[in-house]
Amino acid sequence: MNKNKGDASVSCSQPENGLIDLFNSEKAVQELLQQPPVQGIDDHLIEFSEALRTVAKALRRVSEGKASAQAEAAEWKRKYELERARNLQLERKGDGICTKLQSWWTQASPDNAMGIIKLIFPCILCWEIWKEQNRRELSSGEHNGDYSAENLTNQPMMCNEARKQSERCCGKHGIFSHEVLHNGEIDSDTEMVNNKFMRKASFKLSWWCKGEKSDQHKHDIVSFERGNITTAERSSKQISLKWESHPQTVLILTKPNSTSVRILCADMVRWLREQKKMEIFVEPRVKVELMTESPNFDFVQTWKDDKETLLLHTNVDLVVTLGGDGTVLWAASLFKGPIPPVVPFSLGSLGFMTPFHSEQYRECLDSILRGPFSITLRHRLQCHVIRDAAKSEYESEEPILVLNEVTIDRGISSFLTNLECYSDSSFVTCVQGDGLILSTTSGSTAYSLAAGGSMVHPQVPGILFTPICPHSLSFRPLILPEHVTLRVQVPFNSRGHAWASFDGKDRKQLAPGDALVVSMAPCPVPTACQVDSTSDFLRSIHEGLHWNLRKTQSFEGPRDL
Ligand SMILES: NC(=O)c1ccc[n+]([C@@H]2O[C@H](COP(=O)([O-])OP(=O)(O)OC[C@H]3O[C@@H](n4cnc5c(N)ncnc54)[C@H](O)[C@@H]3O)[C@@H](O)[C@H]2O)c1
Ligand SMILES: Nc1ncnc2c1ncn2[C@@H]1O[C@H](COP(=O)(O)OP(=O)(O)OP(=O)(O)O)[C@@H](O)[C@H]1O
Repeated sequence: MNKNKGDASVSCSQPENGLIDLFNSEKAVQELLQQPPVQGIDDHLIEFSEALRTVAKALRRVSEGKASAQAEAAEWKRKYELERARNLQLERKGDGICTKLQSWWTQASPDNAMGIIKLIFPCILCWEIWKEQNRRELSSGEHNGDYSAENLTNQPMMCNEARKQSERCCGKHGIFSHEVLHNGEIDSDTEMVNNKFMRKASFKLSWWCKGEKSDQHKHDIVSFERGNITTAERSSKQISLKWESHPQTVLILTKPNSTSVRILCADMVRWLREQKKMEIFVEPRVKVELMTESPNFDFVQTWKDDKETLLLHTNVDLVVTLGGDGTVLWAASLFKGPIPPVVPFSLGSLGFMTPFHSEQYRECLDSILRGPFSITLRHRLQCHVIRDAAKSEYESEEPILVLNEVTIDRGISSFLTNLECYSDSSFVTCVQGDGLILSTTSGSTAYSLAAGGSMVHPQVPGILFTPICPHSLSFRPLILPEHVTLRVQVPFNSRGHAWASFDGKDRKQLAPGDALVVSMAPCPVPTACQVDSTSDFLRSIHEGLHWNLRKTQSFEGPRDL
């Protein structure tokens, strides 16, 4: 505690400046009082010096009283800034902060420091908001032709968009509303940035239940009016998306190395341009393919480097995927924050997340562009790899978002994996076997299913905890609530390394002492439904897996009387 106070007085900025000012004012008053008295002092001067003495005393008391609270605030702020800097660097908006704050918050109690900070938190929050508002006001005066990401945040459309995204990601706190846009660091002369933010179509979401449509745009989960607790039937409600203005920009993502996909893509691009007058974005590889086919495709837009994809969500109204489930995973991986509605066309072998048939793409897109249409909000998991967790709690690598699952396994090692698992601060279990799958409900029909996990409707909020070949007879898979933060740690006494892979890609080695921290990401992937999310899910398990397919028993034979 004392150590914190010491650190804070040296290192922190704003609250400490206030404190320094306070000490300086007191010093000035003391110096004034110590000056030799001037001859012929009159009563006014005596009165004045008395008043100054009282002020000095008051200042001292205030500064002493505030010092301890401010040291606590400074320590909190130091952690906050660390997390914030990390998130800025990761070009991600407030998700990590929300999660970290949430976990610190839940650990607070009146007898620990976080309990005290909980009291000071609203003040700091107000201060941050005030600081941010001031910064915006200062920079919003004139536009000097500088289209840096920072200046773009001052444009009204952009601010609205940022605010909306912030509300979606961080709830009503909204303190990180500008950050995704700042983080983009897009070249100021990028043409894509110039014409961005003015075109994005707005839409409304509504929830309906048991086939009855309603215009319910707000979604309260728990109500406790007059002491009666009731819950909305959250999981049984279908979400519907209704455009409020015309969607104008579509991003088409395609599976590579497929002739049928290439032909379909060219045809769809032509139709969307000629019949629907849409702006079209494709990946750089696809733009080259289209231009090779015909120079008439020069209207198709693309991007130069990966950094620009960070701002795609601010411009694109709709994402179309042409491929299998892997292409939907690919589409989700391009968006580190909010993602526009995805319309997945099936051109693969299975297709759990691809309900639309490519042969009828015109009718499908026509109805989607008109709206309203049903969507499935597919939750994602955000995964932080923390190196030697015991040493550097706040320094982790860039978070990775997965739509299906993160797998921690033994990789090429022939030793049993040994993984300690915690849910928030509770010990869950120690996995000894080939590994562990932490899956979303969308991923429940993929690797987790193959490892013995249950199939779960994608709209059910939860995290599947599925072991891979556990070396114990009683290790059954679990489904945990969506609000937990899971921590999988490779113990220091582990015989080998573990390997984490994300939606089947990007393998990362976890050494003894390293940890993987997994929680629900704030920005889900909204995928358009062919019918509705339940019909589509049941169709996919019937057609994709032939789930519970069995010849019906005949009527003939023995029966109950
Ligand atoms: N033993 C297994 O079943 C196993 C092993 C490794 C990876 N996978 C899965 O493959 C996924 C990566 O897919 P990919 O297409 O990039 O690789 P891929 O090309 O190797 O295809 C893997 C298969 O998994 C299917 N699949 C993907 N997501 C699915 C989902 N949500 N529900 C049902 N099936 C799904 C795909 O349709 C494909 O047939 C991983 O996320 C993992 O879930 C499964
Ligand atoms: N636009 C893309 N750029 C790079 N890789 C992609 C892209 N789209 C898909 N992929 C990758 O290509 C692989 C195969 O994609 P996908 O699953 O869509 O096709 P498929 O294997 O033919 O379909 P299915 O899995 O249904 O059999 C996946 O690993 C996916 O990550």
